[in-house]
Amino acid sequence: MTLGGKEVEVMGIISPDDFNSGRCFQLGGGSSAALRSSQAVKKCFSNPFKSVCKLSSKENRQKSFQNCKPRHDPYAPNSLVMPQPDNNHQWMFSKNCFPVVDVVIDPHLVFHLRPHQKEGIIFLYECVMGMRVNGRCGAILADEMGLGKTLQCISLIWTLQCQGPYGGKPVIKKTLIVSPGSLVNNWRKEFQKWLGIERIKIFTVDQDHKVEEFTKSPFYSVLIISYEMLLRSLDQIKNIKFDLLICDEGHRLKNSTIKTATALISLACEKRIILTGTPVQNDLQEFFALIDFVNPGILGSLPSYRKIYEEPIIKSRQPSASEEEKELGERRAAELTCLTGLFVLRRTQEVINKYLPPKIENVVFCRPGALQIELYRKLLNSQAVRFCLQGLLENSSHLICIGALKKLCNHPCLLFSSVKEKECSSTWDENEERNLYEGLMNVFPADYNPVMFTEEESGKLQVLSKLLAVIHELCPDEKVVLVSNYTQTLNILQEVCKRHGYAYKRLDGQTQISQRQQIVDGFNSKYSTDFIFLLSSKAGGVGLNLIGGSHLILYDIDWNPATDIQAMSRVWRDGQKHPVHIYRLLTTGTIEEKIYQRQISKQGLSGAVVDLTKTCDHIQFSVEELKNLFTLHESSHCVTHDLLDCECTGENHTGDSLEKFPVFRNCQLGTHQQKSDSLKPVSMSQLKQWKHFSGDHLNLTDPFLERIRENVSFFFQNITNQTTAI
Ligand SMILES: Nc1ncnc2c1ncn2[C@@H]1O[C@H](COP(=O)(O)OP(=O)(O)OP(=O)(O)O)[C@@H](O)[C@H]1O
Ligand SMILES: [Mg+2]
Repeated sequence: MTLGGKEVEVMGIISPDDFNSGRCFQLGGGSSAALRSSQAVKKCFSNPFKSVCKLSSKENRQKSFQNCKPRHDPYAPNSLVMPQPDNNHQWMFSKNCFPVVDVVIDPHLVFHLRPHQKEGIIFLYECVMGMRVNGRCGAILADEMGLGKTLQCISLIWTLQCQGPYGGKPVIKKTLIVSPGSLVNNWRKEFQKWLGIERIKIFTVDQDHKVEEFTKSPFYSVLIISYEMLLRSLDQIKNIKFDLLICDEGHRLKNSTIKTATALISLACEKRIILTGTPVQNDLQEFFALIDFVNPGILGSLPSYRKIYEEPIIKSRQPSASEEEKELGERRAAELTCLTGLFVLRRTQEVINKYLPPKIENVVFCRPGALQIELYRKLLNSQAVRFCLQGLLENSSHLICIGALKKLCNHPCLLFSSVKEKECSSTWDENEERNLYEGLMNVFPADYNPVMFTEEESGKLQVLSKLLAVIHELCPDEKVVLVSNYTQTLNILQEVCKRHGYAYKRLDGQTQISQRQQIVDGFNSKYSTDFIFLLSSKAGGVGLNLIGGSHLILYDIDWNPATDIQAMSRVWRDGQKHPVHIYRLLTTGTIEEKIYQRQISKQGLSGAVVDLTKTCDHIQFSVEELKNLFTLHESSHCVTHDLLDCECTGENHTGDSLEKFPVFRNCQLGTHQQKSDSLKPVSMSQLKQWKHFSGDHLNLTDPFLERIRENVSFFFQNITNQTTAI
């Protein structure tokens, strides 16, 4: 027959099952298992005698085979032996018909490995060896933050560099690791931590150490470079033959059109690993980009992927979907999961919890100071806010109002400085900020000087100051990580440190990348005299290890829960010796509570793709929502608690026994293959199960909370891993 001008011949009938699952569209037209064998057929015919004949005599062969012994004893107790390749694999990859030799992980490493890390290494080994999907050597390790993805990769590199299944010959010579700039030195440190400096020579690229040096020297086998440097040195990098490519925090490759992604795609290396702590299945388009990066072409072209998987899956999730559409979408999602599940691995933090000390998480609602309340009222009565609520202002003007309220919550002096700055600027007259700030100066005392700010002027700062004092007093050898997302706020916090004589380190967006690791090491060192680490989590918290600190204070709240979760994961991770205390400070009744509510509500959760790239600008607000945002609740102890519908009065509430509601997670690939993800912010229903205390509650057993209670209207508290005892 003729279809669209093309002559078509029917070759056979596709079974409904094959169509529904989408299998018939895959390479080779078969199931994932068939994909393996269809790939195998791709190998060109070669003379089976050729390789054998190369070995001129029987003697030679025997001699060369005699050396084919495993590097470490596979029968030793606790040895970790990699799976042997099957016949199909041997037929494809065993050059010269070398005998199969056990690949055994260095016992020195195995001694330290956690069970999930052993599994992870086997998984990575099978992937890059092409044993999971024949002819494909890519993998995505998407373990949650802090599970030791670095160590798993280091173990893999060290193993493949010294060993291989065929005659024991090493599989790789050179490895390229690309990571965010702030983590380049962390990689070096981790190599040294686990392998010492003798076993493996690694080269990190920075201002003083250029790629040429690596190219010229035969010693180095691992090159570690930042994404930015990679772009600058791409030409040299392309000339080096790398056998293994690892992209740390590889979530940034989710858009294949960005420069970094195109640069990396252009590298010839076949064995590719993406490391990311972020769930990868939440957005089907991004998922495609990541999958296609590690295993190019495995899902076909983007247009066909969209037709076969994305469209039916998304359609099936819509409320208007018919039964037929639902079924088709589910079948396609299942097939996609099955296919990609072969080389995507994600474990949640639960696997490591038992090795971690207890975590005591507190949400602390701080009473605003008198000046704060007065200024807050004034801002809410401003023309700018009123216009916003009438929908009269331009799109982004509500962001200016929100920004001003957030500053005020942190400290009135920040608002004072902003107003002063604007007043002096030439655009003040036309500026819509004028509508917001008008008359505000009259509320400040006449001689107000922002440099001489006091702690009493801000509810949170007062609580912070007391909290630091009590930690210093009760746990003199413990340290605090203090997080804000604003440089100006960090300046204030830094000033507080100075006033109280607390030694501190600071890392923010302006910190030189080359200095970051040094600062982190200095803080983590047991000899360090620092008490506080001032961190701008947005500017560079990703991937950092700050286990020197066991108290973490989140001074302000971000719209994106991922920012806060990232920060929290810096201290509660492997290697932490002390119980971890986390304090999230919120100003009672203000916009900070609203932002927190958004984080924990359904609405917030559905957008809670744990992705740091999502910013406040992406959020659309209805006029109703803005009304709620721009309301100050002066009489409530805790608006969030009021919303929970909880009967307790904050006296002795030790957690609700209500059964847990299933928490909705925005995973486009469906819920059937997702375990609970601990990187999600807590939900309303979970918060209900936390302990609730009002500030007036008399019997606070927590000595830290006891000390700050005077300035606090309400607490939520949750303890994880209590069994490991404080
Ligand atoms: N088996 C282990 N025993 C002790 N410490 C470990 C072990 N595995 C990892 N660690 C330590 O745990 C910390 C976290 O590891 P790592 O930085 O690799 O986490 P990650 O999975 O990359 O997390 P993120 O997503 O935050 O980057 C590091 O300090 C590392 O040295
Ligand atoms: Mg990492």
